[in-house]
Amino acid sequence: MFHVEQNGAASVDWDEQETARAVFGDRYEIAERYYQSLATDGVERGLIGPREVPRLWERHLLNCAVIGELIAEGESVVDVGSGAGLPGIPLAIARPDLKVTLVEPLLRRSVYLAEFIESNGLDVLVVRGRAEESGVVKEAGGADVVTSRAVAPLEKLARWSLPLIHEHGRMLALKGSSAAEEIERDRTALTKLGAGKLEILECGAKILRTPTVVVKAERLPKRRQR
Ligand SMILES: C[S@@+](CC[C@H](N)C(=O)[O-])C[C@H]1O[C@@H](n2cnc3c(N)ncnc32)[C@H](O)[C@@H]1O
Repeated sequence: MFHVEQNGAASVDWDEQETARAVFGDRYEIAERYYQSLATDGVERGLIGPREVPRLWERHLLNCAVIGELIAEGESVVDVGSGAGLPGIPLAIARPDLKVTLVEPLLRRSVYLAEFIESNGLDVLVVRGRAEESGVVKEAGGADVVTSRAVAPLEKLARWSLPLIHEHGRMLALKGSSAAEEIERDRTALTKLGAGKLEILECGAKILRTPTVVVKAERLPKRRQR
């Protein structure tokens, strides 16, 4: 069992594998294969730094998968700037009900994504291109949710992300400790881009030692944009 301290955060005798089994459930074996793939192929192909290997589960797979808390059953999700598949692949493994599309411009990365998806029978689409390209918006757009991690500052991210979701869709940007500062800096620009209320949310607070910090913004309908 992982233990939960009074403030709600998971305690020091936290068990990584037990948490992974709880998060990925009967899809744990696929998550384990993704972990193995990142730790070997991902490092050899230069998609993930070797120093990340000891913290792949906690800082990458689990940190990403828990954002499923903010996504409803059956929703469509576009992950912008997936790189080696984060957060899109852990999300698709933990939540097979979601329709996940990964957008990634670099050939080496998109080939890795397509290979992993194919060899593990995941129902995930890879679109090679930059999020702001019209062809990408056409192919991946109209989604319920757009996710991203470590892709760009908030204003640029909103410029790329909001056109990929429908009105009332949500942008979920994994941001870490810079979240509040980025919101203060970019609030006016985001409002002009059509973002509604900006919120900072924590995911996995009861099961992770460090919860995942997410900036959430709804895309307002055109008539309500200021
Ligand atoms: C620092 S990596 C982060 C990768 C992954 N999201 C993660 O958290 O490990 C940033 C990724 O964003 C991609 N990227 C950069 N500009 C982009 C754009 N305009 N549209 C889509 N992806 C972009 C890069 O190719 C790269 O794979």
